[in-house]
Amino acid sequence: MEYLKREIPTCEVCQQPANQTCGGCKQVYYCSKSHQKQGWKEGHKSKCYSFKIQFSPALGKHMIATRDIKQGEIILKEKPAVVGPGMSCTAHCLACGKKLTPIEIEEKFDYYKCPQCNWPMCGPECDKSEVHKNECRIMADRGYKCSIKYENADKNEAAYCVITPLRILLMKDYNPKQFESILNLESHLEDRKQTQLYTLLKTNLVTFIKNVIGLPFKDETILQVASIFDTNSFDVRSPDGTKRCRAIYVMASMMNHNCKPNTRHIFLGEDHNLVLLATVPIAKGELITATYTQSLWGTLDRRKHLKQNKCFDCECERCRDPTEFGTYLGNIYCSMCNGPFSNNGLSKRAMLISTNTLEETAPWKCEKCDHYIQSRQMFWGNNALKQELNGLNKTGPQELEEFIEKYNLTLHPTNHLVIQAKLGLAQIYGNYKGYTLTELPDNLLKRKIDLCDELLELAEKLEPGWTRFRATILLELQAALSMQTKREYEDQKLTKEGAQDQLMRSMALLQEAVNILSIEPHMTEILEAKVKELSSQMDAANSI
Ligand SMILES: C[S@@+](CC[C@H](N)C(=O)[O-])C[C@H]1O[C@@H](n2cnc3c(N)ncnc32)[C@H](O)[C@@H]1O
Repeated sequence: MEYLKREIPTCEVCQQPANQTCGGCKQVYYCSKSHQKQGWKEGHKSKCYSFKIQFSPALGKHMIATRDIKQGEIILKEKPAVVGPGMSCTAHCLACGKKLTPIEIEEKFDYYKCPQCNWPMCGPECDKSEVHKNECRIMADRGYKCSIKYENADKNEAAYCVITPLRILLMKDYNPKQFESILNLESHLEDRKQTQLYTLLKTNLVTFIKNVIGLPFKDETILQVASIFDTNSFDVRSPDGTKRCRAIYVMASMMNHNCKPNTRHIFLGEDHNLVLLATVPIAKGELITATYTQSLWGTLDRRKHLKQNKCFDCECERCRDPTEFGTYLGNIYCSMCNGPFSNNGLSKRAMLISTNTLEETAPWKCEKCDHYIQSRQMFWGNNALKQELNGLNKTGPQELEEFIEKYNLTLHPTNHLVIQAKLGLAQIYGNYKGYTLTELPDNLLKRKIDLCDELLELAEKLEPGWTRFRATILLELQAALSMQTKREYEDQKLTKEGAQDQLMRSMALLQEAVNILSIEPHMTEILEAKVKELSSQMDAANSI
């Protein structure tokens, strides 16, 4: 009888019946501990993942957890398949990704150039590096020399668009397996072909590869490689911000997007190895997701960015909720209910919300009254205020505080533009010249603490768990709270026990930041110094 035919698991090593699963992936069975050890050595090590790749027509390929994954657990470590500059960037070294500093020559500025191909580089060590070797030789052999005329150090140069696609195409000969695995990734070439950028690429990139360098690839393959790079590459930055490049990680690129993701990733070492971590507990069967956009952007901006850059319409839970989990991040106050002439001071202020968040052109309507506006008005208003915010002087807090005050009848306290301003303020107070923690008056110290609390509360709703954002704000909050405790105790506003309690809270925040950031080697020293400083403050409070 069919239903009695249950499959009996068999050992990966000896194919005998087995009842022990691999503790890592829970996907394969072993009959004994010794066979588990043998199987690990014989190759399971490289296949033991806590996820599998599935396909669905709506999501394409995507990652699914094959067992419960703990918060903070490492899900994947992966080497990049290809690293290179983005399709357009300022002068960056082709080998290490460092942003180059111009050298002045007779009142003009220029960069050190590779003697063979004339691309700007850091110096002789980089122009001889392994990553630059193949492309350099082929360009030099064909007599090609880079001829970018640099006018200013911050101008993005479209000429860089040829480098990473060339690196991928050259792999066909020296690493065909890797080439194939990249070519199997999603490209969205048909969608991209319609865009202005790809019309330009057809002229620049295809001509460069076929006519200038003389590589025998079809137009379609060249554009497909560029399109795969656009769809799948990660933005890689060094911790100190001096190096920047883009890289494809074949396995990590299977991760789909969600506007409330459950992972974060970091890049370690000079080789830019990716480490993927769970920010929240992930249950078996759940999608493992990353964000391809900015969590602190409203739905209009996020969906537009995803459509333009990744060619899909996001329909996640957050995008479908016109209040974005009750945060109203992308919303504004209704001008009728809350305008200067309204009589609405006492009740909760009404918001304009989209009548259909998945339809870009849907009108926006007040939650309470009949007032509505067209979506293009929302776009225009949003963009105008965004530009105003971008143009503010951020070396001090004044213009950011004024922006929040000026628009308080339109932009509510958790509107995304107000949140951007608040994030800037939380960093200025306590860190910038004239506003360091010791210099801050009590009212501004309190302002910093309130801002950090607000940002943490918002982050917990939009991108919960152990994110870098959370860790950064926790460190800011902890430093401000410690300073506040010190002052209040010295001014005898706090008892010894009160001070000890507050310092304990500070230590708990610091401990959480340490848990989140302990994977990042460059943070070790900073965190150790902070723990030491707070511990001695606690010792001092205990010994009084
Ligand atoms: C880096 S790839 C991810 C793997 C991809 N799903 C595949 O099949 O190869 C990015 C592409 O995946 C698809 N994708 C990612 N997240 C999605 C989502 N939330 N909804 C629909 N499609 C998504 C989009 O086509 C996007 O351009």
